[in-house]
Amino acid sequence: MTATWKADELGPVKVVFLRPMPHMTAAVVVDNVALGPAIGGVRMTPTASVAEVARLARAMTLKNAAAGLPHGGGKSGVRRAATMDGVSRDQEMRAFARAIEQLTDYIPGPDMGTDEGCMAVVHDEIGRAVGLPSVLGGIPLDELGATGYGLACCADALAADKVIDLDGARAVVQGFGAVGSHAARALAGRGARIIAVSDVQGAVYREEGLDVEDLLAAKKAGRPVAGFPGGAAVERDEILWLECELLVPAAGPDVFTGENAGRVRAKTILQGANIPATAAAERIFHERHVLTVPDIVANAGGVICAAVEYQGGTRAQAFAAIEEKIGANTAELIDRLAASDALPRQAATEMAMTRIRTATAYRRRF
Ligand SMILES: NC(=O)c1ccc[n+]([C@@H]2O[C@H](COP(=O)([O-])OP(=O)(O)OC[C@H]3O[C@@H](n4cnc5c(N)ncnc54)[C@H](O)[C@@H]3O)[C@@H](O)[C@H]2O)c1
Repeated sequence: MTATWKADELGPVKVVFLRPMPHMTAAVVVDNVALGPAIGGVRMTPTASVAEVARLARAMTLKNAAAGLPHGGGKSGVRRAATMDGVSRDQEMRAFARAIEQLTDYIPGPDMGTDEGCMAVVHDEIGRAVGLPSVLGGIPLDELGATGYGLACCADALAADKVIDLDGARAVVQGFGAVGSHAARALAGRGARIIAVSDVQGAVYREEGLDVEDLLAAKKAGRPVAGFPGGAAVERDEILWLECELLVPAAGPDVFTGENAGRVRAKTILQGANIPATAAAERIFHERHVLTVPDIVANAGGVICAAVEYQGGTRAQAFAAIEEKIGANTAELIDRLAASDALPRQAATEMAMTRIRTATAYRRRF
């Protein structure tokens, strides 16, 4: 792997290159550990570069700090040539686990190319990993909808601050997967009207509000949302420009850009996906008084769940922590925005940086 990354005030504190097996190379970036051991996923792709791993590790530093967790950020990237004859994925993960055994300030989790089964063998080898199967104390965050629930807690905090009124609020959800479907259910449970949802194939719209439980049943049966009989099928991306109180992008990155952000007619955007809007789009939203709650605050439900799992906590404790932390962080963000003209992402990043700097002052330095 070629190495190009920049170090700054935060880190990285460690960049480690490993060759766990002859056909596998790995890079582990422990970005910052001021708040506690770094949590971050193991990405197994043919193209993972150190620069990408370092950027993702930094994103985890900020996300964990913004979430209010006692954890820093890290990430690893594993590249492997086609699996060697006679070597199983299980053996590869065990070899990777052994290679990171001494990196005790790094707690691996699942990411692209790895899953709970991979984390189970890592945990078996070195006693450290999150995102485990439930039989080993794991909390199945996608099945339970931890991130979608967190988005609804974010909306609750905005409602408590009188920024929005959830009763009858029109909500549009882009992406009806683990995050979007659970966000829709939780928002509907709080009185919002889910007027449109999309998946990769299309979208469905109903001004009076869609029946989310029926939509979930259709999804479970493998049917695309556009075929849902309880609403009208519309062009997939048209729902992004609907007038609504809440817009939840929960599909992929860079949906909103400098070119299209002016078309958004939502009052508030809760970022379910990671970086669903470019910096230019976020600036346009700010200028147009569209409140955007950035990913590092709004979609932290999953990582909060993982941190509770690491502590040996239960599902109920994980959901209580999501409610408490996302509620408090959203309220703090609103206060910070009221006190300055900063963009929401700047304010959220500053919130994370303040926590990291405060923790750093307590750490031993040589
Ligand atoms: N799962 C989590 O806890 C979590 C936490 C934080 C961030 N995220 C991010 O949120 C996003 C969604 O994650 P997920 O776990 O729900 O994934 P998922 O694969 O379960 O669901 C993605 C959904 O988006 C739809 N989709 C894809 N492209 C689309 C498009 N162009 N327009 C409309 N719909 C589209 C898919 O059909 C699917 O319904 C991802 O970017 C992920 O990185 C997930």
